[in-house]
Amino acid sequence: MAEQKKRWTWELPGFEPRKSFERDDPEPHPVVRRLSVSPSSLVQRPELPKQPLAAKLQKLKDQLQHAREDYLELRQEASDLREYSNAKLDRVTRYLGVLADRAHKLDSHRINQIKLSLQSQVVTGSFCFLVANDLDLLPSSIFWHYNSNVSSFYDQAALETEARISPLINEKKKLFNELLTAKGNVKVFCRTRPLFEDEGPSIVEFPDEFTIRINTGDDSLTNPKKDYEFDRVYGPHVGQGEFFRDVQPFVQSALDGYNVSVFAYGQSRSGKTHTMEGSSHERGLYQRSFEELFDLSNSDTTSTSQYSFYVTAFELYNEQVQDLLGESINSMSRINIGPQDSFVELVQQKVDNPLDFSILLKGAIQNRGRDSAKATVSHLYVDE
Ligand SMILES: Nc1ncnc2c1ncn2[C@@H]1O[C@H](COP(=O)(O)OP(=O)(O)OP(=O)(O)O)[C@@H](O)[C@H]1O
Repeated sequence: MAEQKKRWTWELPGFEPRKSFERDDPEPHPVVRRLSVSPSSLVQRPELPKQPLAAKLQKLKDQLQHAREDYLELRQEASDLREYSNAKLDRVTRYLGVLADRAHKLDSHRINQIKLSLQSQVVTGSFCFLVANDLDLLPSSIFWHYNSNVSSFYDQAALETEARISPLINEKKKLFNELLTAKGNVKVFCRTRPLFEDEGPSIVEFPDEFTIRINTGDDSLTNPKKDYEFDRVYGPHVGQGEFFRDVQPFVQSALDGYNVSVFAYGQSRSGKTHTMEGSSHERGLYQRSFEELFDLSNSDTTSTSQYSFYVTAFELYNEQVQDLLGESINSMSRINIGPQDSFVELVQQKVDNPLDFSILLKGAIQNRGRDSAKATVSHLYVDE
C-alpha cells in the first residue's frame, strides 16, 4: 500500500495522449520479424531435381522482393516506435509543466516577500554551428557557439520548491536526451537544392524520405542507379521551416545542458550557406535556432532558472582563427575555447533576444572578410 502511494500517474484531466497518436492499445505493436527466407529453404535438399536457371533466378528475385518488403516494414515499425516515444515524452513534458506551474503558484506569494539573492551560476550546454567545404582543409568555415548561463535565485521557499521539482526536471532532461541519443548520437541529413537552368536535368530521385537515388549515367553497369541512405533526405522542394523541424529537438537538448553541434558539409554552391545563414525572407538554421532557444527559455515553466545567452563567432581558415566579434565595442567578456594547451581566446557577446542575435550575426558575417583567395582555395580543392 505504502509502495502504491509513492507512485504517480500521467493521467491528468486535460492531458490525454496526443490526438494524432490515440489508439486503443497504448503500447506500440511488438516488432515481429518475418523472415524473407524460410529456414526450411536454407536446408540443403540434394534429392530435388535441378531447376532451370530461369526458375532459380525468379526464386531469387522473389526472395529479394520479400527482403525489401521486410526492410520497409521494419523501418515503418521503427518510425511508429519513434512517434510513440515522442508522444510519451510530450505527455511527460506537459505533466512536468503542470507540476511546476502548481508549485510556482503555491510559492510565488512567499517568494515575493523574501529578498532574492543570487547564489550560483552554472554554465550549461552549448550549440555550435560549423560550415565547411571539406573536412581536411576546412576552408572558409564559420563557427558559432553559445553558452547558456543559468542563474538560479535561491531563498528558503524557492529551495524547497526546487527540491521538489528538480528531480522531475532532471529526469525529463535525461529522458529527452536519452531519446535523442537512442535515435542516434550523430545524425546525417542530406539536403538537395533546386537546379539552376544551366545545370541540366536532375539525376537524383527520392524513393523514400531516407534514400537518395543517383543516376550515375554509367551504362556499362547493370544498374546505373545507386541508392544512398541517410537519417533523412530532403528534396529541393523542402523549405527552411520544414528542414528546421528536424533540428528543433536538438535545440531543446542544448537548453537542457547537452552539447550540440550542427555541421554543414558539401561542395561549393551546394547550399550550405543557404541552409545555415539563409536570407531575411528565408531564415536559416542560425536564426531559427536562436529564436527557438529564446522561445523555449521563455516558455520553460518547469524551471526555476533564468537563462543568459552568449555568442562567440570565429572563422577557421588555413589553420588560423579569426575572431569575428573581435571588433565589438561593447563586448569585453572573453571565453577560452579548445583544449587547455592550445585554447583560443574569443570575445563573447551577450544577446537578449533574437533581434540582438540577428544584428550580431550580420556583423560577424561581414567580418569574415573579402579575401577572394578563400573561394579559390575551396574551388581548387573541390575541382581536384
Ligand atoms: N534549398 C535551396 N533552395 C533554393 N535555393 C538554394 C537552396 N540551396 C541553395 N540555394 C541557392 O544556391 C546557390 C548556392 O548556394 P550556397 O551559396 O548556399 O552554396 P554554398 O554551399 O554555401 O557555396 P560555397 O561553398 O561556394 O560558399 C545560392 O544562390 C542559393 O541561394
